[in-house]
Amino acid sequence: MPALGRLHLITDTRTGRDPIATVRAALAVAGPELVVQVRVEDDATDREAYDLAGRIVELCTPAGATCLVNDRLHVALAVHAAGGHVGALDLPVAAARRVLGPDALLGATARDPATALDAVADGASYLGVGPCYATTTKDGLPEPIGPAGVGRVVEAVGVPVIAIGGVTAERVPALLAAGAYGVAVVGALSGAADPSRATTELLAALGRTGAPTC
Ligand SMILES: Cc1ncc(COP(=O)(O)OP(=O)(O)O)c(N)n1
Ligand SMILES: Cc1nc(C(=O)O)sc1CCOP(=O)(O)O
Ligand SMILES: [Mg+2]
Repeated sequence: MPALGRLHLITDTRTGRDPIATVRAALAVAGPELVVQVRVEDDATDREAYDLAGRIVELCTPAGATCLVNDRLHVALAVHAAGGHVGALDLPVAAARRVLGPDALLGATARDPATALDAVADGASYLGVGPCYATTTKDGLPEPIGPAGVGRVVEAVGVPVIAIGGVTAERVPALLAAGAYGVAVVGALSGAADPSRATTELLAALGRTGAPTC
């Protein structure tokens, strides 16, 4: 199974955002610590998801970064991504594991210890845990669980916990102190004036230096 990076960049395909430009900027300063999760809007076609994921695999591979695909595991397989991520409305974790095979990276969303334990038993390689803080990026989420909520999941499981939801470089230390292995961000990079610089700041907060730039 591939090693898991600590900075997860989730693509932002909302109108006005440029996910490829953001990924390029992040890859310029981050190497194997970067995981790019290809996440498209629910009303995007499979062809759109496939085209975006294929382009991102092509960008990630030479940089040593990892590409995962959110929700659409057939797209992950079709583009030879390293794996996928599923949540409560997607394929169950055990089914996702069967689809992806034993060697793939499989992330699962868990907001509490019981869900986390089930996900790990069913084959999750890592957990996405949140929302840690309020976010405007996604609607319909429950109340933020904060670093304390992350800590409750960390104590229950032995797989890496990736904190998500309202994460900024300033908030990373509290999440690491709670036991998070890494963080996942959308707006902190897609909305940044300088996404390369924002990537450097997130990596520094994670205690990582990223890839050499020369
Ligand atoms: C790292 C990470 N954590 C959580 C999620 C959320 O997944 P899910 O609950 O399935 O919601 P959608 O992203 O599919 O809307 C994630 N994608 N990544
Ligand atoms: C896609 C997603 N899932 C979440 C969850 O808690 O399950 S929070 C989220 C969006 C995170 O965006 P930002 O970094 O801009 O807050
Ligand atoms: Mg999902």
